[in-house]
Amino acid sequence: MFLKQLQQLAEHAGDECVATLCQNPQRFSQFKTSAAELTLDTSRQKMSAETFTKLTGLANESGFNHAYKAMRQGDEINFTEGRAVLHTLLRNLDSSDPRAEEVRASLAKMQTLTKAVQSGEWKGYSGKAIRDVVNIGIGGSDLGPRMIYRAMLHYRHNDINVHWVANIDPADIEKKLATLNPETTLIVVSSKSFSTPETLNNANAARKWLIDNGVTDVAKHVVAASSNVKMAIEFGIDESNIFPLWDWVGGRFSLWSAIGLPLMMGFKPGTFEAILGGALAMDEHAESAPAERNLPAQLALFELWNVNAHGTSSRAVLPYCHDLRLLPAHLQQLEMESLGKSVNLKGERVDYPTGGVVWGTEGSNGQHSYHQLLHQGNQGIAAEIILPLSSPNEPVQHLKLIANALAQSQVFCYGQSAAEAKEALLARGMDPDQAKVIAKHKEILGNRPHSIVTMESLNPHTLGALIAAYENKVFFCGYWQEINAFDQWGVELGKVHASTMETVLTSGDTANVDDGYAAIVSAYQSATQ
Ligand SMILES: O=P(O)(O)OC[C@H]1O[C@](O)(CO)[C@@H](O)[C@@H]1O
Repeated sequence: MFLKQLQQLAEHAGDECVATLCQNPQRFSQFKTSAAELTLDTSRQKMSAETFTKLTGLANESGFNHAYKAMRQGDEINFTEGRAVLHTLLRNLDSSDPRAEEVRASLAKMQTLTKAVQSGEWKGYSGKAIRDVVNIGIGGSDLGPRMIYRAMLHYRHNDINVHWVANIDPADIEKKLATLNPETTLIVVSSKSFSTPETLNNANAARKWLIDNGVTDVAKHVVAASSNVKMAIEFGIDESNIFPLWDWVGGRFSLWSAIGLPLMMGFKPGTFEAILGGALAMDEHAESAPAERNLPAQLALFELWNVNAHGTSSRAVLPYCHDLRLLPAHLQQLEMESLGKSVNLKGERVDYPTGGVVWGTEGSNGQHSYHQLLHQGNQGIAAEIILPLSSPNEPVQHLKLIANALAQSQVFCYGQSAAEAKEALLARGMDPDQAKVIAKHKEILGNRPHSIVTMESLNPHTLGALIAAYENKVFFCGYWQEINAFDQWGVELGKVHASTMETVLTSGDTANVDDGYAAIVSAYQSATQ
């Protein structure tokens, strides 16, 4: 219903020109939204003030605040898996929801272990303190926490280093473990299901590494975050060292839970809790603010505007901050695993694109690579610039970083006309006929829709708020697109086929696969014999 209204609005609005819209001095105050120490500037999106007012009005009528509140209260909105979607409870520590008691208990248990590890009270089998923590997990049990660990470089604990292993390719774990001392290493097996093949294989490899290197009491070197206590115990983990997870927390939303244990151990005291606090502030805002002032709702509205109304289904996430370099990868998982769907809540095939393609890397690196296509390619791509305004790093270089971010925005917005290019070439003394030809190649159309998210500084509070803003955006996109954003059946099918293919590769029996796969299986066997 809402999506149809949005599409109709877009048909009447036509194709707006960003550069022209930005000539209006009122525009910036109307298209600026602040929450939880973040500011979102959407003034460079292709939407007039009039359309914005109409669209946000329709959004308010759609009851999105109410639907969000129902999610936060534990409605079973992931109905295909029969689950509530309650990751927001993990940061709502004062909640009176009965499940919050378990959340508080889990957090307290994480704090106790963290204190023991950081103080050196927790000892490995040979009596030495822990100095390295290795997280073994994949997907939501890896990417979110790994991204935060990189982002909070300045909040790391002096004595503990955290390492991340995800890939089933043994090159990943072998390279990491080779640098570590098993006597002073603690492995965290992070797996909600404790059945994900990548994680189990890597956990087995880590246990073998411990034993092969003389660790006589493996339980002192392995803990787990999992809802599958039985499997974790069978693996050899002491029950008291298994940190709980619940079926109402989806993998890609789980970094706020015990999946964040390696973060807590790797950060200075209070950092993890401050990240939770920033996320809570964003949730409270998402629940109560009307669409015209709701930051996550606006992230969602402009996504739908670009994807569903203008066919711009590719979006580059560009953090101008080296420490946020894994943010695009995290958002890629969060958004694409959630919104990549083809049927609506009634199971009917939808005739509109759902999730857009999310990609990107940190600025300014990408400027010397794919930004050329952003500037002059002839396909529509939207962008989002994330910009912490201050930094603990060298100030002059930081100023140049900000200048680059703003410069890219200017090129996205205004581009360069052929006439401007020609004039510059003539000023350099180029022959007029040649200048006319070359100027065509230097014309940059601009008019690329993009938003800018700023924050005074990147700190635990703003980072928590930023991640929660995108999580809430995912909820709003799913709500307005009438899809279930909380299951991932495509990913599950991939797991089933991987297991079958493993049997085919081991046995060489290719009777049930097509000729192309059979040829690769046979080539694999020749290559590995
Ligand atoms: O934590 P687990 O159960 O090992 O799952 C890992 C990941 O696999 C998925 O189920 C699919 O990628 C994610 O949602 C999850 O984060």
